[in-house]
Amino acid sequence: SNVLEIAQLGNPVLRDIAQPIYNVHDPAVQTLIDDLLTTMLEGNGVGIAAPQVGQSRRILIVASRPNLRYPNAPTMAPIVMVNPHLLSHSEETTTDWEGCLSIPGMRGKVKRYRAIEVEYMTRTGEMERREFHDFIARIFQHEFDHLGGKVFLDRVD
Ligand SMILES: O=C(O)C[C@@H](Cc1ccccc1)C(=O)SCC(=O)c1ccccc1
Ligand SMILES: [Zn+2]
Repeated sequence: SNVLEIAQLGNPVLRDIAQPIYNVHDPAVQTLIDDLLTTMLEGNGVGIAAPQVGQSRRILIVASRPNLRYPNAPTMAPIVMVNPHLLSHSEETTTDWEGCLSIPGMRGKVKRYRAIEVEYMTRTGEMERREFHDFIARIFQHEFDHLGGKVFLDRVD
C-alpha cells in the first residue's frame, strides 16, 4: 500500500461533507483503507479520515497510542470505521490538546464529549456498536469532524 499526500488546511476537500460508502467490498475501498493506515502510520498520527487524503468518503481510523501529550493513552489496534454514526454522548465534556496532520505545527485545546457511543461498519462489512471514552473518544470526534468538513481549529475557543 501507498503513503498518500495529506491535504493541508486551505484545500477545499477538507471542507466538503464526505459521502457514504455503498460497497465496502469494492477493491478500491479496500485499497483506500490500506493506504489510509499506511499514511497515518508514516505521519505518526493517532487517527486519520479519508478527506485528509483527498477522498471525500465516510471512512475514518482511530489508533490511540501513548505519546508525549497523552503518556497514559491506551495502545490499541487501529479501528477502521466505515459510515460511522454517533449514537449518543455524555453530557460531560473534557478540554484538552489536539493536533491535525492537515495543520502541521499547530496545537489547540478543544472541548469534546467525555464518552460516546458509536455505530459503524467494519472493513469486512459487519456492523459494530461500541462505546469509547477519554482520548479514544476525542480522536473519534476529531476524525468524525473531518467527515463533516470541520477541523479542530473551528472548535478552539
Ligand atoms: O489529523 C488527524 O486527524 C490526526 C490527528 C488525530 C488527533 C490527535 C490528537 C487529538 C485528537 C485527534 C493526529 O494524530 S495529530 C498528530 C499526533 O500524533 C498527536 C497530536 C497531538 C496529541 C497526540 C497526538
Ligand atoms: Zn485532523
